[in-house]
Amino acid sequence: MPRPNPKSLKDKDKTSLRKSFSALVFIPRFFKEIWKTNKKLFLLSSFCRLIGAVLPVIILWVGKLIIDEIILQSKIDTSDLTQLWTYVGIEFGLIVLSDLMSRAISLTDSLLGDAYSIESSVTIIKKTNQIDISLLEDSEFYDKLERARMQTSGRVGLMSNALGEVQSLISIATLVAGLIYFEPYLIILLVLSIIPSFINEIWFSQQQYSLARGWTAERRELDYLRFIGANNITAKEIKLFGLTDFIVDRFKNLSQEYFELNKKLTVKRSALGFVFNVLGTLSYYGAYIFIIYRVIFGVITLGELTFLSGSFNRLTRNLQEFFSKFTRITESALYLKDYFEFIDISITPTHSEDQHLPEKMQLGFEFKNVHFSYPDSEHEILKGLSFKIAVGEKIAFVGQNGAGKTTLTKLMLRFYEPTSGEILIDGVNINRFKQDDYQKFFGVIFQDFFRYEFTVRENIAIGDIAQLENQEKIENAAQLSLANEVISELKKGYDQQLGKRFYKGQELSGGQWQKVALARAYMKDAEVMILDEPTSALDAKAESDVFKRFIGLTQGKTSIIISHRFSTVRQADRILVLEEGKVLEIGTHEQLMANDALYAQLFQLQAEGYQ
Ligand SMILES: Nc1ncnc2c1ncn2[C@@H]1O[C@H](COP(=O)(O)OP(=O)(O)OP(=O)(O)O)[C@@H](O)[C@H]1O
Repeated sequence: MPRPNPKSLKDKDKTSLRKSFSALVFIPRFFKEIWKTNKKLFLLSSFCRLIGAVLPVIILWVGKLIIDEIILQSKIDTSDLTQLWTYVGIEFGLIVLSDLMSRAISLTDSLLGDAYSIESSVTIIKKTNQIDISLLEDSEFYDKLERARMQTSGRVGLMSNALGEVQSLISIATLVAGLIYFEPYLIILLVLSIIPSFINEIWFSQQQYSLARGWTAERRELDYLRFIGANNITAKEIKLFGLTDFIVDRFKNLSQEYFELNKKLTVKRSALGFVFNVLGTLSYYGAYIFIIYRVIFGVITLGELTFLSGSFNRLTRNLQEFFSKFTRITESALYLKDYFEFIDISITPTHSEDQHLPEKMQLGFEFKNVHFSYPDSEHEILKGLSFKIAVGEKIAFVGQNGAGKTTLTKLMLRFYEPTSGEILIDGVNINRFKQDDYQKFFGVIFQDFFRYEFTVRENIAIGDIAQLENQEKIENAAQLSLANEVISELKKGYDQQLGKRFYKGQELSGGQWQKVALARAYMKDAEVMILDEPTSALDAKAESDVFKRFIGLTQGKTSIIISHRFSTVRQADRILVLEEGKVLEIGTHEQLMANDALYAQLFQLQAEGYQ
């Protein structure tokens, strides 16, 4: 896989400063989303920040009053300390309040952050479901999804930083007002000292984002290696083939490259950051000396000295914090851009979906000169297929591995669109039916069905999740697919957790899983059933039982069966033989046997194998 080297950072993935700033336009939308997540918490957090923002200058001012009062009282004989102790009491109260506010801010931030993180994860899951399968298989798109998903926690940090930034700004404004009132020149010194450190931060954050972005695909590969190197699904093969070193080396080599590049940047960022911070400290001492002279010459009081030096010190810190937070915000805003770009992906249908699916099909399916290549592939998988499937017909697709059988069903399900040609239901192009209803028309079990590590009940109800509480329906489906035999042997029956990932989960054999998955197809009363190698892992007797039931139970239903077992295939009403993306022959078992072409040969071959 080609991957960026240090130099390539200067090329395609380089993110300009302008780009960093332009990503900030997403911040208001981001806050709108947070506001929608939990209005009360948001208001509470903002209120605490507002109080927290004005407290520093008030505390400094009270500090000044205390010192001036001490000096005053030390100069007069009959000292009355009531005023002094009142100030001290006020200062104490303010400090307690300040502590309370900062704790309230951390609390509301963490609660709000968690709530928003849940909301945005749900948004990503829902959006992923709305997106075409063909797009999900596109690696560039996958990178975008990865960046959107990866930054969930980053977005929480962004929220705190951005809210904190508003707080800092108010704080800075109040402190600056104090400085301007007493010594306006100090402001110039302050601003000058902070600029180099700001530019440094912005420049490096943009470099680091470029690096991370340029490495999205590699990070996905690293995640993948981490996954295959350490999980129970791959453990058998990894041990058996002794793959640990191979995977570890590959992981190390790849991560080492990233580590080195990142290290270089981070070291430079810290070193320069240190130099520029020294400038900040120098300016503080410059200001301090200036103020000391002003006290010595009697221009300002000792209390004012404490106030000014305290304000200046705090301002330097606040400004440094403000700028470093700002760079972190621009950095995270770039990821925010990825997130919004992802959730904004247009899902408007490319065709006018103006037709409702028929309650009952009248004419069935028709394939008219269907050609198909997978996106970004030159290779044509289906080469001008034309055939019909009558209503209530059971048709089997047969052909060698890679002939295009599964692809054909994916086109019927509208996961992909034919490159040319048409697929019709009752004479209407399937693209014109409403997408939301369309897939409900089908009951489908794929050969690579997913083994959900949920309970048996949930695994079956997945076929029609609205029926999760309908035990009768679930048990009925299990009976039809022969899964009931498997379930009766499980300790917790339908409540048994499957798989080994979770506590007290029970692993099933391949055939047992297949029976459970097959029950999903019986969960809904679909108009069309598609079974893609649903019995490949079953023993011969179970397979024959399953099919007899299937044929008996789906009388009058249109079904498509893909199987390599001819004992199953021959039970279909008609058989379509695919070869290299073309219909080689189509007809009943008897017709195809009489035809004496590929079907007859393959049938014979398998029959001999069974002798
Ligand atoms: N998502 C995909 N992207 C690109 N090519 C694909 C994709 N899925 C399948 N193919 C290719 O399409 C061809 C047909 O695959 P398909 O799964 O339809 O074959 P099949 O007849 O069902 O095979 P099998 O009997 O092995 O299940 C294969 O050459 C395969 O490499």
